[in-house]
Amino acid sequence: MGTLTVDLGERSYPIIIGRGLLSQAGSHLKKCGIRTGSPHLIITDSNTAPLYLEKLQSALESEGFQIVTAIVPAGEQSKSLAVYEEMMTRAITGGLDRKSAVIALGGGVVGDLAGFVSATYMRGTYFVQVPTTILAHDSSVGGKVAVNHPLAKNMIGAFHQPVLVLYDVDTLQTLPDREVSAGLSEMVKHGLIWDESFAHWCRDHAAELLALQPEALEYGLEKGCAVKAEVVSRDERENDLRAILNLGHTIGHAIEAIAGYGEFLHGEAIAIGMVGSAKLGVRLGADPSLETETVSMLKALRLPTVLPGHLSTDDIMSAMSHDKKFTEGQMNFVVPKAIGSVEFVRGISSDMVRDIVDELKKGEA
Ligand SMILES: NC(=O)c1ccc[n+]([C@@H]2O[C@H](COP(=O)([O-])OP(=O)(O)OC[C@H]3O[C@@H](n4cnc5c(N)ncnc54)[C@H](O)[C@@H]3O)[C@@H](O)[C@H]2O)c1
Ligand SMILES: O=C(O)C(=O)C[C@@H](O)[C@H](O)[C@H](O)COP(=O)(O)O
Ligand SMILES: [Zn+2]
Repeated sequence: MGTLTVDLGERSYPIIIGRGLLSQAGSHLKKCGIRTGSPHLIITDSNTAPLYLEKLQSALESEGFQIVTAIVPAGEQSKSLAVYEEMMTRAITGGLDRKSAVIALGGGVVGDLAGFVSATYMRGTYFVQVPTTILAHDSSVGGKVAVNHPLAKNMIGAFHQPVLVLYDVDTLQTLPDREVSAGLSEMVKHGLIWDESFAHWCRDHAAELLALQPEALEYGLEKGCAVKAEVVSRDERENDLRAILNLGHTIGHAIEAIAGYGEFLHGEAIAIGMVGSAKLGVRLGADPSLETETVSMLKALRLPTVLPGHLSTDDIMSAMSHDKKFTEGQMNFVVPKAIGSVEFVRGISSDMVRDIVDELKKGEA
């Protein structure tokens, strides 16, 4: 078991990573200041609930916590204002008060949705992340919470940090193969932006990671969480440095939105987006091996690297215009310089971006 800290002064919090943690949840919540006098709401989804809800709920109830629950349909479509409103209704009917916690049990969808409920219910409650996907090593840390708008990803949201991330890696053993790969996309992203040797480690240990081998998984998740915690600790609200966590997301979010949320998993869309970023890096002067290496890493993790031809370049360009990093009429991108190192580049020409989107449909250069 390992514990990392997101260092944010009085709002600092632990990321506890290990095996068998669901059954110890009660004592961990108590250590983070959550009390038994108010009801707490677990939000989870229709795939995660049958697997882990009873275990978490009974662990908490056995420590004296009063728990109410809500189960949303699994999938990206639940990150919507309609489901958010249902969760608000559940919080009200469940009697949550200002000392209550909203507890997210699941992947990034549940985490982002529950976090936004927690940020806004009575103007803010305690928030606890209990991630159960590989991808959620990224989403459970850092306090970006949101729901989608049909036109653009994560458009309605807030920064609201959890008081605890309790990551029971035993839960990952039930993930379907496609979700495993999608989660590894954000893991290798943490290497690509920050740590060349970690990016190579992800590629070299792809077989163990894909097979959910516990030691490899725990090592990769700790490394990924450590990068995320470090970046968030230095720049909580994305004034500058934090933007690097968005590598591949400008194109990736556009793909998710235009394809209809859920057709591409987030990690899959981001993988294609990271190939686009590598192409951009090469055009701006990086060694061409940057692109081939990026593609080989993603392929090793069984991720897509080519944009399906039926997605229109015009639609992608138009969806990209809503990217949160685009300001004052400029297209700004996180651009890799080499494996493990990126920079934020302002004012990239839309002709170059359009060219790259077209090239992404053809595969490797
Ligand atoms: N807030 C952030 O910083 C941040 C970072 C990265 C991604 N995200 C968001 O996270 C979302 C993607 O998260 P995700 O990939 O975890 O998707 P997800 O939450 O939809 O989970 C993936 C699938 O796995 C199922 N599942 C969850 N845990 C399981 C388990 N242990 N066993 C079997 N099945 C399980 C879910 O029901 C779902 O069908 C996107 O909306 C993305 O925008 C947010
Ligand atoms: O935490 C961050 O900052 C990230 O950019 C992490 C991303 O992996 C994540 O998908 C995030 O939700 C994207 O945020 P957005 O601000 O681009 O909506
Ligand atoms: Zn992401």
